[in-house]
Amino acid sequence: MSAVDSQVGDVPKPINKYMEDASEDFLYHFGFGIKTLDIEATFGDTKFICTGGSPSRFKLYAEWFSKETGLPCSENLSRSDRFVIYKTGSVCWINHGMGTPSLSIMLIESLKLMHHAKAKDVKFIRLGTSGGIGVAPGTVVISTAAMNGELTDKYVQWIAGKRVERDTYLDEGISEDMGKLAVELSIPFEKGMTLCADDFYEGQMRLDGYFCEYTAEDKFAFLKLIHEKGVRNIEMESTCFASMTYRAGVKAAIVCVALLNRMNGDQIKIEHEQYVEYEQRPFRLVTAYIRKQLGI
Ligand SMILES: O=P(O)(O)O[C@@H]1C[C@H](O)[C@@H](CO)O1
Ligand SMILES: O=c1cc[nH]c(=O)[nH]1
Repeated sequence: MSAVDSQVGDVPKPINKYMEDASEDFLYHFGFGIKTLDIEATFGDTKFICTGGSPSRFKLYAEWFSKETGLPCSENLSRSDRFVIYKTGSVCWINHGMGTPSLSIMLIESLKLMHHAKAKDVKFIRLGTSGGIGVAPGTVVISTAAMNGELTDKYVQWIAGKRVERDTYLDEGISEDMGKLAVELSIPFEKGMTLCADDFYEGQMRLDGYFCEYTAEDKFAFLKLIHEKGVRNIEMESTCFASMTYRAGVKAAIVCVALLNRMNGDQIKIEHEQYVEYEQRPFRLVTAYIRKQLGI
């Protein structure tokens, strides 16, 4: 898998020269490596990596996908307690934890996994939850772009004591296809930018955290500002996801259900049944997309 294979555009080739010659590569947070698992036999046919934070949600998604398609669902293929990995045919379901530090580990190891597996044209999709900005609870937001806490479309890393900005990009073709499918499936959706916050409370200007040094007026002014810039939801992973996948030359999309409209409050209080129904919406959309793409 490389930038050239997946034809995203003019993406720098990411291969790490030190990785190429390594006789062993242990994917520490997955708990296996090239010497302990036949990675090509297990993952070589992968076409989609679906990801999101929670391990139990991703087990459930894998089981639902298996039930819907009739494809067998693997056992948890991860040998570490950090992440779970389920496989249903050519679709992997891997959780990424909360926030960009955790996601970046999962993405790096998934990209290395796909590299060792010699998988071709793999698409990465993040299916998640978020706080809606001016959208009704239950709306699925199909991200058109990701924005960081400084309100620019970059993913910021600190390397060797220096601030490094990375470009972000999400595939327009996937989001267009998903939009059409959402209409067909009558799933309420909006397209818009996604703000990637570094935490759930102050970073998202909640008034219900332990700390709060701003006013309710400051909060609403901020939400209004980002809404005017085109932001329709806030979560905690999009810039890293949109940047690392772009750098690696793989196509990617982010589809998150809004659990609440942040214009109306901060607390998330949803009945269990309603929560499950909301969780199903990005799953139904992504499943329909994958089935169409794979012809299954
Ligand atoms: O895994 P999801 O998409 O539900 O993650 C969102 C963003 C944060 O990681 C988490 C905060 O509750 O929800
Ligand atoms: O408000 C929300 C809901 C889910 N995830 C977030 O990061 N924020």
